[in-house]
Formats: sequence, structure tokens, C-alpha cells
Amino acid sequence: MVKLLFGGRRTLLLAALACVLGSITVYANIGLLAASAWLICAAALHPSVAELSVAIVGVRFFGLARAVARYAERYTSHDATFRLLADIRVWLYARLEPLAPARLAGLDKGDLFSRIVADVETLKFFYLRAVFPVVIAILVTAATAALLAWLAPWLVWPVVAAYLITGCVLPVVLSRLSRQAGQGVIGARSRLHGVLADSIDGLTELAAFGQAANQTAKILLENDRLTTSQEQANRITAAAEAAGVLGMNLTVIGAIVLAAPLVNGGQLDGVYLAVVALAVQAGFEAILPLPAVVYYLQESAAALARINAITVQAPVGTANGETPVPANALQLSADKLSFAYAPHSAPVLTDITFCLSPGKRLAIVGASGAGKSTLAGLLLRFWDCEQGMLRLNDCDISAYSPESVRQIFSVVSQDTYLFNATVGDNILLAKPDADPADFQAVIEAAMLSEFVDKLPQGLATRTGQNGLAISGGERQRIALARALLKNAPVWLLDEPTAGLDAQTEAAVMAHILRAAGSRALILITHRLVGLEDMDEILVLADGQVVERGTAAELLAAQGTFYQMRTLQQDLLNIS
Ligand SMILES: Nc1ncnc2c1ncn2[C@@H]1O[C@H](COP(=O)(O)OP(=O)(O)OP(=O)(O)O)[C@@H](O)[C@H]1O
Repeated sequence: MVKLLFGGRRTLLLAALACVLGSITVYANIGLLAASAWLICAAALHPSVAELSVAIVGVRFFGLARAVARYAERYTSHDATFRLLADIRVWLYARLEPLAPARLAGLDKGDLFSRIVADVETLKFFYLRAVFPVVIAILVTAATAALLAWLAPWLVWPVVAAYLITGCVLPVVLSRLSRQAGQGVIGARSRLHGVLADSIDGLTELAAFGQAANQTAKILLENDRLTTSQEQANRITAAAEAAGVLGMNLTVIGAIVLAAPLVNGGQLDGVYLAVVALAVQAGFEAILPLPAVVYYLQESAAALARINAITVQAPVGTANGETPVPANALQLSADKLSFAYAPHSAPVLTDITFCLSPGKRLAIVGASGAGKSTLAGLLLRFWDCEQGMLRLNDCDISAYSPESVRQIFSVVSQDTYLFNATVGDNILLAKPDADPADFQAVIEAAMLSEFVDKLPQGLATRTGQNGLAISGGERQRIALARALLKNAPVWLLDEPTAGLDAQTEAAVMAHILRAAGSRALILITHRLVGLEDMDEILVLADGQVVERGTAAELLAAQGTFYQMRTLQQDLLNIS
């Protein structure tokens, strides 16, 4: 991360150039004010125009040079900064991806968004208001001291001392005040983003339960807290600016007080009194930003700590080896698999054992919370089991990288995410270069043709974020089409027909079973009707396999499966 903060060679060169240009801007300002002061004072004595010509040219030159240098400095410093921020964003996203879903599950979405967007954005002040001003101040102080040593040696130490007091002592004093303020703004902003994200996601529920006013009050409360924190921060930066200006004015007065006796004693031409005063004032342009540097450093440190808190986490399921996953003939087996979400919490799965070979159809059924989706998460290496073993072709699954393991699965998850893109693009996510015939085939297999035909722009119709512009059943069928298009050797379908009417469900299931062919199929479902074609059914209860067998065997045993199915059929008959 530290390496990333200072960027690559090109960014470093741009940053160095920005500092040099920033220093040139200040030197040009010193030259401009010094030449102007000399010109005004000398002109008061009515010399010939020829005597003033050098100063006139100097004013023009320094005036133009200052404008050009300032423009170039702003351009390069912002270019370097935004390049660095872009690198940090890319790095952060690359670090976040392997952390999902296990390490990100408990995080507030708004807070996460705040870290990725607002906290990274805050880091721009680290460069623009902290790093660059400090480097420029050092360069200007060194050059000013050298210049004064040549022109007015008696001014070197007083001016350098004034620079040091304003640029170093003041920031240290102000740092005590600003310590809380930087963290306060970051924390308050994150809480506001959290409540806003929650409110937007839950708009329908808030309206349905008449809680919009209460939620608005929560937003206003967090907004007030952020405003209070920002006001406190603004007071500190304003105080820092005021203290800097005070330091500058005192230094100018001090320089005049020191120079006046020299003028009286004839050691310094009176015309140079104004030159000294204005040149000293102009040099302060590099020192004025320093009192606020500590505030920006503290704010950046708070933002960095929040980014770091996420990225230091080790992803679940890193590859222990580089064993390549074979494309075909996959054997997947679980041997006394146990798993708990947290180290000391109760196990969600205990002693799960099964075997899956090409062409086998395995159903996993059980009550809500029995652990079915957790088992799917373990197969996809979103989590790793603590006891027992998952094997892929007789090799511990942890020998493969999570990415390569996921390649062998076509997945429909319970909460499939649809991007705010077209229906077609959402399906093509699985295989962007899919053959048009295959694409058409999966649309028909997922029984989407009629739905697509009715859409105003057909496949080019947008689904809205997370498919909010379409129904739950349509969303699930798009997810199914996406999984079928991938056509991996193992199909892992978690409630693929959720939200479908009985007739469509039966047709979709019949197609899935037909199309699966020699692929291994794991079907996770609550629907216990129509499982006659499955080779094995695992009945889970409280994370354990309480029954296993074919539908006929389980019905004959008249155990849990039989009771659950009878109850379901009764309910269907009543409805
Ligand atoms: N990320 C998580 N962290 C902690 N506990 C979790 C997490 N996800 C699920 N659980 C818990 O693990 C248990 C099993 O959940 P799981 O989602 O696997 O059940 P399920 O059988 O798929 O349920 P459903 O049929 O309702 O989808 C539940 O008690 C659930 O609360």
C-alpha cells in the first residue's frame, strides 16, 4: 500500500515536476512583487524611463511566468494525483474481489461504498494539500535563504526562523485540535452513506410500512452530524490559514523593523525597503498552506486506516497449489465435511458425505436454514471447511485456486445479481463470445422467449439494477439462462425455479434434466415434488444428512422426506 501511495515512475516524475513548477510559481511571485515594489518606489523619485525599463520588463516577465507556472503546476499536480487515485482504486477493487463474499458479508454496503469511493477520494488531499506543499515549502525556503544570504544576509535568520515557526511549530500546535476532526468527518460521512444506501435499497419497504418519515429523520440526523464534523474541520483549517497569514504579516513587519535602521544609517537604499517587505510576503505563499498540512495528513491517515482495515484481510480459499482443474470427467466428493461460519460458533454443517460423478443428479433438500446454500458456498470455495474434506478428482479442493474451481460450475444462486444492463448482456455475462445459436437455445430452455418477445426492446431492454425492473420469476429465469450458457461440467442450481408458476416450473425442470446429459447436477430445492429423476436425494436437517436415497426409497421409508413432501402436497392441494 505504501508503495502504491507513491505510484510508479511516471507518476513520481509528474509529482516531482509539479513540485518544481510550484516552486517556480512562488519564485515568480517573489520576483513580481519585488520588481513591482522597486518600480513604484523608484518611479516616485521621477527617474528617466530608461532607468525603469529593466524593472518594467521584469514585472511583465514575472507576471507572465507566474501565470504559466501556476497553470502548469496545477495541471501536473492534479494529473499525478488522479493517476495515483486511479491506481489505488484499481488495486482496491482487485483486493476486494477475492474477499467476497466471506470477508465482506458482515459489512455495511454504504460504509463499504464510502471506503471505496469517498475515502479514496480523500487521499487526494494527502498529495495536493500535504505532500506537494511540504516539498515546495522546503525548496522555496532553501532558495530564499540562499538568495537572502547573497542580497541581504542580515535577513536570512529572521526570515528562516519565521518560516519555520509558521510552517513547523504552528502545525504541531494545531495537530492537537485537528486529531479528532479528521476522523470525525470520515466516520460521519461513512455513517451517512450507510443510512442512505439502506434507505435507497429499502424504499419500497419504507413506503409499504409508512416509515419514510422516520427514515428521513435518521438521514437528517446523520447529515447534521456530518455537517457538525465538517464545521469543526473548517474551523480548524480556517484557524490554520488565519495563523499562517498572521505569521506572514508579523514577519513582514519584523523585516521592515529590521530594515528601517539600515535605511536610516544609509546602509540600505530606501527604495529597497518596500522590495524587502513585499519579497518576504511573496515568499510566504509557499509557507501559508503548511499549518493545515497536519489536518489533511490526519484526515488522510483516517481514510487510509479504513481502506487498510478491509484490504489486510486474507481472502478465504487461497490456492494451496497450482494443480490445474481437468476439463472433463470430474469426480466431486465430500468426506465428513463440517463447517462453522465463525471459529467458536455452532457448526452449520456436520459430517456431510456424498459423491458426484459425471451424469449423476444429486438433490439437496431440507428446511430453511438447514445448511443447503452453505454447502453450495463450500463447493464454490467461498468458504473453506474446517473438518473433513472436499475432493475434486481425488485431490483436496484447496489444491486448486478458487477461480479455477469456480470454472467447473454453472451456478444459479438463490440471490443471483442482475447488472443494470440489458437482458441479453446479463445472460452473456457467462460467456460474452457465445455462439448465437447457443444463446437462442438457452433463452428457449429457460422459457424466456415469450417474456423477451413482450419486452419493448426485446433482449436490449434493461433489467434495472439487480433486475428491479422485472419480476422475481423472470429474474431467476435470466439467471438460469446465464448458467446454462456457461455449460460447465457441474451444474449447481440453488432454487432455479423459485418464483415460477407450477406449469413453467415443471417445463423448466424437465429441460434442465434433459439438457444436463452427462454433466453432474446438484439441485438445491425446497420443492419436493418431481424429484423422481434424481439419482440421490440428501435430506438435511440442522446441518446433518438425516436421510439419503432416491425419491422412491425415501418415500417408502416414510421418514422426514415423506412427511415434508406429504405436507407440501397437502398445501398444494388446498391452494
Ligand atoms: N454469512 C453467514 N454468516 C453466518 N451465518 C450464516 C451465514 N450465512 C448463513 N448463515 C447461517 O447458516 C445457517 C444455514 O444457512 P443456509 O443459507 O445454508 O441455509 P439454507 O438451508 O440454504 O436455507 P434456505 O433454504 O432458507 O435458503 C443458517 O442458520 C444461517 O442463518
